[in-house]
Amino acid sequence: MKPILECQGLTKKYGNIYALSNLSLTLERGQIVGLLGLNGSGKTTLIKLINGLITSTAGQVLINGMLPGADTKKLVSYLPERSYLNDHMKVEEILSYFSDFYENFNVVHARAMLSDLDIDTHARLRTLSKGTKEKVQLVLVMSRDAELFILDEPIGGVDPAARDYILQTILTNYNENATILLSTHLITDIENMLDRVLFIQKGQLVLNATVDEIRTAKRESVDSLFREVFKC
Ligand SMILES: Nc1ncnc2c1ncn2[C@@H]1O[C@H](COP(=O)(O)OP(=O)(O)OP(=O)(O)O)[C@@H](O)[C@H]1O
Repeated sequence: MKPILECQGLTKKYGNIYALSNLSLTLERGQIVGLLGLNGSGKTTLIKLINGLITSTAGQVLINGMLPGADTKKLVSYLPERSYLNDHMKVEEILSYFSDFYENFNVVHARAMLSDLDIDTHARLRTLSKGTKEKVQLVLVMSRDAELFILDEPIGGVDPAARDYILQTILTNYNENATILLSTHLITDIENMLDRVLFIQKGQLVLNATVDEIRTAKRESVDSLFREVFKC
């Protein structure tokens, strides 16, 4: 079986700025991977390249051995940095839309999670708070039976009380053979659920290690290692 994600010599330039520079990476199936780095380090650029939303200056991305395109869209469930949902739609309407659009969307799972989170599915998106909208989006994305989940800052606007529920929900609902790649600044909140972390600095991968390796070899948490590596 091919790795779910391979980045080979990936480079992206915006004008004279290297947002990513010769980044190579292979991710196997069945792990939760944290993509960590300071503001402007290239996390969203990498995520957009994986989703085929921008094209690379050099190098390539392969998802299950395929270039990003119509076939890989079925395998990847993506939570973007900013909402793409129509604010005028009711949550109910969005559920139907997802059911029609994605063969692998599990509406029963989605409804159960929305109910646990006390979200009224008859509400229009624009009437919901920012954090509640984020929860809706995350529920939709995690309810697809995908092979690669890419979550760009999934819990940034969510209150701390709901974060644990959401992270737990992700853990209990996702298929064990799938891989989750998530970018976040909330390292302490998520580090217990991560199998692996990637540190990205100025467009380059400076660390690719399992959380166990960090804890045993360096005898520290991911959060304290991050603060050490990225000290201003
Ligand atoms: N559309 C664009 N045009 C020009 N420069 C861009 C564009 N998008 C990103 N950049 C630049 O590329 C670099 C990487 O940005 P990117 O958004 O990937 O970082 P990030 O790690 O996701 O940051 P954050 O944590 O703040 O979201 C930054 O220097 C940024 O200014």
